[in-house]
Amino acid sequence: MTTTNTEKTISPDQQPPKMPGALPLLGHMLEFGKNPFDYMMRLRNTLGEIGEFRMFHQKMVLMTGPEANEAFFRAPDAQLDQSQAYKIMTPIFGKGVVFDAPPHKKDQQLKMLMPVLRDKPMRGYAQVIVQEVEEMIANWGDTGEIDLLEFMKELTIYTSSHCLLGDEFRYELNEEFAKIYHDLEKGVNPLAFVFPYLPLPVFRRRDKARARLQELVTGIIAKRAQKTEKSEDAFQLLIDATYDDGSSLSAHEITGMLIGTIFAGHHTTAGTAAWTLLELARRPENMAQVLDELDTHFGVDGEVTFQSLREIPVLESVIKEVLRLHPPLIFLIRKVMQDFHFKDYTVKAGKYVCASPRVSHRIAEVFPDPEKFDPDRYSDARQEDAKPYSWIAFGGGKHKCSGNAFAMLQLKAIFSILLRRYTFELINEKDSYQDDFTQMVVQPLSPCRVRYVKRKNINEQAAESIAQPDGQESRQADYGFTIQIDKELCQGHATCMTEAPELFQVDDAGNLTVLQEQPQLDLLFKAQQAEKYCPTKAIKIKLN
Ligand code: HEM
Repeated sequence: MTTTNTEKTISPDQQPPKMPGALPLLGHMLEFGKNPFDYMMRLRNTLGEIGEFRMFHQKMVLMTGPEANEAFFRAPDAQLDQSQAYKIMTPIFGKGVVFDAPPHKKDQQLKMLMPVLRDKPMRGYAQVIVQEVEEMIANWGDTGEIDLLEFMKELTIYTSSHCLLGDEFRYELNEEFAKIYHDLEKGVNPLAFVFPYLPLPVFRRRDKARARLQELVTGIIAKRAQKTEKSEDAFQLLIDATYDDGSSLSAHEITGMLIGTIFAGHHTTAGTAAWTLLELARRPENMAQVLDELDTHFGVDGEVTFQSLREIPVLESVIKEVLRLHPPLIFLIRKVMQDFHFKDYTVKAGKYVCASPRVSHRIAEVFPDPEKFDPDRYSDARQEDAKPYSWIAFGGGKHKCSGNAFAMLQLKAIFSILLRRYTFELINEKDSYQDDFTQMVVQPLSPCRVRYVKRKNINEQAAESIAQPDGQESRQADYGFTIQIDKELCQGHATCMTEAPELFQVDDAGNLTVLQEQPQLDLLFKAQQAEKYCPTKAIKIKLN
């Protein structure tokens, strides 16, 4: 059971155990900086659910596991202060905005964002996202290659800005805007915890980018002021919003909050989208299940709506499992303002405490076989995430991600379109399956290139490959499995395929055609049916 300040008076002033190996001045900075996840995992394995390390002079206490997470997330702001720890965002969001604002102002500013990230406005977002995805892939053709992360970054900046900021902001976006965002993201660096304004090129580019973005945003605010017709988007909601005392947000605050919202949702969602496709591309079985669900649910041209996106549990579980293994925020930080107690330990005021979604998600007692990608964990029968504060990719408590529903909507809408149009194959699997820990928001290491092929073409290829029994050599389908037809055994398709007449048609010459060209009959399923119904067992399907 969790022991919190309020439940028990702690008598011994026992400090959390410390990690060995701190260097003079640097502390554990070098090890941590090299790979923060490896380091935190090592700390958990060495010291357990609470342990201390040092970044330069700063003492940090890492807390992991459901009980420690609960204590972390439920502590009041006056004791564990989020703002203090996120001061590194001040150069990006602006002075006096969100994490730099006094607590009562910060709470009100965050509250002003809530109406646009929930409920009613969400219903319109699904269409906007679908439209953006369709536009992004309009010129893809039958086949090609993309860098997955770059693609997702571009797509999600369009989807989130279009949904949250409205049409005119979306259509004024250009390459300059993308570059500004890139420089802001690069400016979020662990070094900024200690020296936020060090004259490094990366921080100089960050500050320049922020100033330029404010110019652009302020220009749009001014244009809107001259229009008689009012927009109905987050931008307008912020223009119209008032504090409890009736005063309005300043242009500087609006700019900062818009940056903050887009920023909070952009890189986190892009990384998750890229990881989702990377994981699915490596796992034909999971991909087949997702395709089956999407094809069944949406059909060929089924409309992707807010409601229909709520009814695809297989894809939802896949995204949840991606977020378990690859949470973009691998650690969350609070500054201890008043001594904080957890079980038998006291963390002294002045230190920082961290929770780590990534480490907590890999505790075998909570998620058995934790490295295994297994979306079935969330099934009704298993419910491995049922224990409170075990699955914390979106954080928890008062500061739980306010954009979580919007993020899930975006991800589901994106894949409801992409996966029904194209299949994806990793070009260099080994290189494309790594996290980039050099950024505070962890994403797949770029480049992570994939080859895409229009699904209809894949189906035609399957028909061809199965129709030619002299293809004794194995045929590599672009889908993560191999079809082998043994010429010695094969007695002609006309015999074996009659068992599945609704799926295959054989002409007089023995050539086979796959029926039902609609995408819901996916390649793997067809191939497995062929294997199943071949009486001579000439067809073999091997998952790669
Ligand atoms: C997969 C995508 C996302 C992930 C994994 C994610 C994760 C998180 C986490 C872990 C926190 C808590 C931080 C803490 O406790 O210190 C958080 C907070 C927040 N997120 Fe997200 N987020 C995502 C997408 C979004 C989106 C799309 C938006 C908005 C458009 C958004 C807006 C926010 C805001 C405003 C907060 C601050 C909440 C508060 O302090 O009251 N996030 N997010």
